[in-house]
Parts: sequence; C-alpha cells; structure tokens
Amino acid sequence: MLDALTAGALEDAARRREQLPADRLEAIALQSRTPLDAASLLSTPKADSPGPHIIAEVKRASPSKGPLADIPEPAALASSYAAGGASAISVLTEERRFLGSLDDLRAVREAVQVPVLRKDFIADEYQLLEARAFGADIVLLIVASLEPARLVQLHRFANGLGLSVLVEVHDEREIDAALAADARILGVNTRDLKTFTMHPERFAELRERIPAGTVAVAESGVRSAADVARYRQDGADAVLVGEALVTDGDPASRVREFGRAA
Ligand SMILES: O=C(O)c1ccccc1NCC(=O)[C@H](O)[C@H](O)COP(=O)(O)O
Repeated sequence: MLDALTAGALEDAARRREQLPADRLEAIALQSRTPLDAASLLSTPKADSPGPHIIAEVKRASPSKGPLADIPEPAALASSYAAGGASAISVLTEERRFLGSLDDLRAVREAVQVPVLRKDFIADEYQLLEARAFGADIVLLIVASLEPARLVQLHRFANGLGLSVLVEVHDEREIDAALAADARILGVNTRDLKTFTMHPERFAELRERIPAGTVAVAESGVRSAADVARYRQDGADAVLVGEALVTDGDPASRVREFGRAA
C-alpha cells in the first residue's frame, strides 16, 4: 500500500509539473515567505502547560478508515485547532485516498500563524518545491518509502529551502536511517503503513533510541487525553492527531484537552 500511495503521489506531481515546470515553480517557491523554524518551536517546551505540543491534522479520509469528515472549509478547521492551542497544523495533501490537495495547504497557511506541515508521500524534489510554494513550514519524509541515500538527498534539499522535516519511522532500523539523514524531528508512526495494524506500544519501545535534542513525535491512534498522556509519559515532545479531531464536534476544546494531558 505504501508503495502504491507513493507511486500515485508521484504521478499526480508529474501531472502538475506538465502545467508548471520545475524552474518556474522554483522561482515561485523561493519568492514565497520564509518558512518558520518549526524544529526549534517544537523542541521548546510549552510555557503554559506540561502537556506535549499537539500537531492537529486536517484529514478527510484515509486508506484504513475510508471517509472520516467532509471538511468543506479546511481553513476554519485549522483556525479552530489554533484557537485550541495546536502548536502546528498537519495538512494531508494526497488526493486519491486522503482526498486532500495543495489548495487545502494554501488555505490553511493563510488562516493560521503556527507552522504548517505538508503531509504527503514525498519522493521527489518537485513535491518539496510545491510544499514551500504553497506555504508549508514542515514536510514529511517516510523512511519506509525511500532508499537511505535518497532520504539524505531529499532531507538536504528540503532544509536548503528552509523547510523543517518530519522524518517518519516505524522500527529500529528506520531510526538509524533517519539519524543518518540528520533528522531533527523524528516521528514514530504507531500505524504500520503497510498493513494498517496499530502498535501503540511502539513509541515507548523506540523512544530511548531518539537522541536528546531531537524532537520526538508520537503519531496515530490517539482517541483520548489518556492516550496523549501515555505518549507524554513515554517521552513524546509532540503528538500528532488526525481522526479523533476531525470527527469531534468541538475540535478546539479537544485540542485544548489533549495539549494539557501529561
Ligand atoms: O491513516 C491511514 O490510514 C494511513 C494509511 C497509510 C498511510 C498513512 C496513513 N495515515 C497518515 C498518518 O500518519 C495519520 O494521518 C496521522 O498519523 C494521524 O493518525 P490518526 O490520528 O490515527 O488519524
């Protein structure tokens, strides 16, 4: 599934490239606002609470769950997240299975002041240029979908554009690859992206291998404040939450509650 998602995302980027060649996109990207230093922001403990940073996700659908929420106005949802104290907003821009878009990314960027993450299946420099041009501060690189040398190249290219990188892992071997790429933000996705099975214990198992000074993010499967508190007690600097927020009638309150869980 991960390979198919990555291949689909690359096909979609190739289609967009036919409309806007890389050299023109690069000029637009480099003229866009300077990205926020998200790695520094997320590595600084919150002043108002012992809870973790919350990265709140705009997620309409997923391969594992199907449709989750319509989200006709992603900017309004992102504003609610920010009002609840979210430290960053994750926007799924993958079109086929998550029903996201770069327009969602731009709309969210224009609505909030906090860092914005482009969450997609990125395997090409063109997608990184798009991320910067549409207002992202952070991009996702998934270790399981990239050869180690390619991960290093893309990580460097993203940093060269001023973008922070969330490097996502699921096992010990992938942590070594992430650290070899100089990851400053390392996310443990407790969902196995190949089988969709959940492994909430995986964050605690891998946390001790994440060096001090590297932002440790726990991702996926959070349903309650107790889930957030467990990740926090296991050493998460930040927790990334999607489904539980997009299906909640009061996302600002839920983000506030999660951000205080410790
Ligand atoms: O969510 C999925 O089904 C999925 C399947 C394959 C690749 C990626 C997938 N999700 C991306 C994510 O990492 C999650 O959206 C994110 O961690 C939030 O998860 P959740 O809080 O469980 O919605």
